[in-house]
Amino acid sequence: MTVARRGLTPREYRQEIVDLVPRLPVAPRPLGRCVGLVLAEDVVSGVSLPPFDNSAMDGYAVRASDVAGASADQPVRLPVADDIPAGRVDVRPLAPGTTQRIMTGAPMPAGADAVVQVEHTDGGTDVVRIDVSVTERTHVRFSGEDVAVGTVVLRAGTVLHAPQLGLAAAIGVGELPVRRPPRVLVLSTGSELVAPGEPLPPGHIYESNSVFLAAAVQEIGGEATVLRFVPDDVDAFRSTIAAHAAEADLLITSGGVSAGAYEVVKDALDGHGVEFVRVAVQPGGPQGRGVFEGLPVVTLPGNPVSAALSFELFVRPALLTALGHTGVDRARTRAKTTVAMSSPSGRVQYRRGCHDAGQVEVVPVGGPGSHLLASFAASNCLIEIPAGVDRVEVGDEVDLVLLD
Ligand SMILES: Nc1nc2c(c(=O)[nH]1)N[C@H]1C(S)=C(S)[C@@H](COP(=O)(O)OP(=O)(O)OC[C@H]3O[C@@H](n4cnc5c(N)ncnc54)[C@H](O)[C@@H]3O)O[C@H]1N2
Ligand code: MOO
Repeated sequence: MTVARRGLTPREYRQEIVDLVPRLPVAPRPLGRCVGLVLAEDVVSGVSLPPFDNSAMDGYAVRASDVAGASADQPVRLPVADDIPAGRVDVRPLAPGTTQRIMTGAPMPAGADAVVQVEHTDGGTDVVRIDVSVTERTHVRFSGEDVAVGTVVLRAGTVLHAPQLGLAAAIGVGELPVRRPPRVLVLSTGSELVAPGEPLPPGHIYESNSVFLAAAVQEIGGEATVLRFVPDDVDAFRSTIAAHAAEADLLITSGGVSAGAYEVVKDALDGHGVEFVRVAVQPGGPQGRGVFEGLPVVTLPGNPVSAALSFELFVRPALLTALGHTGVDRARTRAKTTVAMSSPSGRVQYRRGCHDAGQVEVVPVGGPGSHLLASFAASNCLIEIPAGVDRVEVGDEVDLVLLD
């Protein structure tokens, strides 16, 4: 059995997990499947936006000088020489003293320098009465005023959300180079576990870690495959992993890593590429990580809040880094606690809390116990009590990690 090393700090352990998960390969991906992913290369526009001068309004293309001085009392009448719907390509030049009816997005005729909105006319189709004067450029959208051809429109490292994907489509790009989503296997262990929705025999509990972990993986852009959880049986555990290892980038297990007699994860992986350690954090002390038969593995403790916090502190930054994100840290702030709290000396403790933006106080939710899942679900921040602090009093300022 591997001898446990000295307790790692959470920061040291986080770096180990970041180093464990390889950067994902870059490949072109259809826009619709890029949501939330990170652009791997700069995107240069091959077109101008707008691609040609066009009308911003339904109305009449004019020379501004032809409608100078027009008003409701002294309208100007112009012959309507043509109709220009959007998409028309054979637009004729605008002869002086005439107008052409034009639709929003339709190309401006050569010689026209402004558009009169249809609301300021009688809508005529042979001759139109124009009730306003306009200055040059009124209601015209000029080629290249949004994007000039040849410019970088999206920088490598940009997280692709709806606006960036819409822009890519607007410049005619159908695929973007991104690091593909990590494929993460999630495996819970424990003979006491029962799937939600099934009857609950005495002495059993509903399995929740895999649901949490898969959702957390998906929330940051990963693809999670939940393996049917296995009882405390080393052979069943190993064969379950072996059957899926080739199709994954990372395996996350929960449970079976502490000091009990039936620690299936530890028994199966210890000495086979995975090392088990204590991290000076609470919850989340017993941890393991390594590479088992070519597959990076992170073994989280089974208590639901321990597993959740371990994901938050260690796995989330690693997966985000693998995806190419640079800002992987949660926003932090400080606030005064409304409740006194004690903390084990020598360990960073994370309590759960509620904090509203702009408020000076944080309200701790529930106690420190790593089984208090409802308190975790009711919180929106973690209260970080440093390793050297064993008590904070009401009104003391504490560090917060903001979870949303
Ligand atoms: N003698 C010691 N006992 C324990 C120690 C220790 O250092 N010495 N550490 C404690 C700490 S801290 C933690 S955290 C847990 C970690 O234990 P395991 O990773 O071995 O997890 P299990 O024993 O399998 O389960 C712990 C707890 O969580 C429940 N659980 C497990 N998996 C799930 C799941 N998928 N869904 C919902 N609930 C789950 C399980 O029923 C247990 O109640 O060890 C302490 N003990
Ligand atoms: O580390 Mo355990 O996670 O304190 O409950």
